[in-house]
Amino acid sequence: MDEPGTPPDCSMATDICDIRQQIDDIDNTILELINRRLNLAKRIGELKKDSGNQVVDSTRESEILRRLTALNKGPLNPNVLHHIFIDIIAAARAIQASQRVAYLGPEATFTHLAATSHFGYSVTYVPQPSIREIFSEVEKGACDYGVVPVENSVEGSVRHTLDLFFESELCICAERYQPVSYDLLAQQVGLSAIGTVYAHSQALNQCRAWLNQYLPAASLKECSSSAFAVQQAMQEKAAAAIAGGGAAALFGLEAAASKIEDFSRPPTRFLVIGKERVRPSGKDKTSLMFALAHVPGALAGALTPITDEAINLLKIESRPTRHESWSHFFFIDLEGHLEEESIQRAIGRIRPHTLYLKNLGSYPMIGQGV
Ligand SMILES: O=C(O)C(=O)C[C@]1(C(=O)O)C=C[C@@H](O)C=C1
Repeated sequence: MDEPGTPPDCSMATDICDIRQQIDDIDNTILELINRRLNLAKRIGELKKDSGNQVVDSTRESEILRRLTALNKGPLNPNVLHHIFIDIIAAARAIQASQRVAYLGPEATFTHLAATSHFGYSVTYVPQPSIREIFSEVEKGACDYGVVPVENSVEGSVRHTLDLFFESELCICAERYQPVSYDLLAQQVGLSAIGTVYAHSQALNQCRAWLNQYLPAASLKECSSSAFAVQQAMQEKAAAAIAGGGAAALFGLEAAASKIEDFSRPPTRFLVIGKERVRPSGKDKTSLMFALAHVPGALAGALTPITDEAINLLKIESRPTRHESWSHFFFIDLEGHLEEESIQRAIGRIRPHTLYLKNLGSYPMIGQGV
């Protein structure tokens, strides 16, 4: 690495040398600006501490990301923009206070990737063996936030998440859509050097055609988890591991190939759960759960106020309850924030049609791409 102030190696064409000098100047400015930004965030952190406010402000974060995404004219890819700024914001949060995030482990799961793409790399991640334990870690204050799968998870057990909201006082603070795609991780990028591929059976099954085509001679080793597969690839030079797209950065490995799955699948939705309610961001979602009596028209009655208030019903899902006298829970997502009057009026009118109703939280609505 060049010493600070050392000009770049100028043994090559003067054009390249010239451009590298400009890149160095820009990098110096970026570094200075990041540190200026961090010092400002530090001051906000002190003010928040004095006033007893929480460090993470998801609403402010989504405002920043939305504003920059709209401002970006390229060639910076919107996903890359998101990652860069999530990491800058994460560094700011880390300066303000240390944060602990529980997620469904082990490492290298899609939940882990969803957690890192939401919180960046400057928090302490605490893997948990079950979704119930994620809820309890956050409830007892051992972790500040939890990240749980809620829809289409490739790692199963998603149904538990919705059931656990019934027992828990935690709320939804944010949502995150994580692409379900696989990368081949290795210590170096050349495919020709790879003799063994370690992977969880699910990952192996989803990448068979690619492996047959590009690594027909490699020996395929099934592992109990992607985390174990990654560990093997970290230890063996001629080995690779299959893990969720973007995992390379977590383990200091290279992505020797990306998007190696045979069929693309819709992104999986994850929720960030915590204790504090989130203020409006201007484009929000509100999630409710309720149980209905077994009488004709109960569901229609509960949904009519939503239509009357011209609220966009984004999703409705039902699950059998374990409560004897109730048959189903309904989970609905509405466009809008609980602080909006139309949402409050609708909830006020839905409640009398239900046996039980709980507001799971309002949080910034995000696109499925980033
Ligand atoms: O604006 C704030 O409240 C900050 O603390 C700064 C900042 C940021 O880096 O932009 C950091 C953490 C919060 O979650 C939101 C934003």
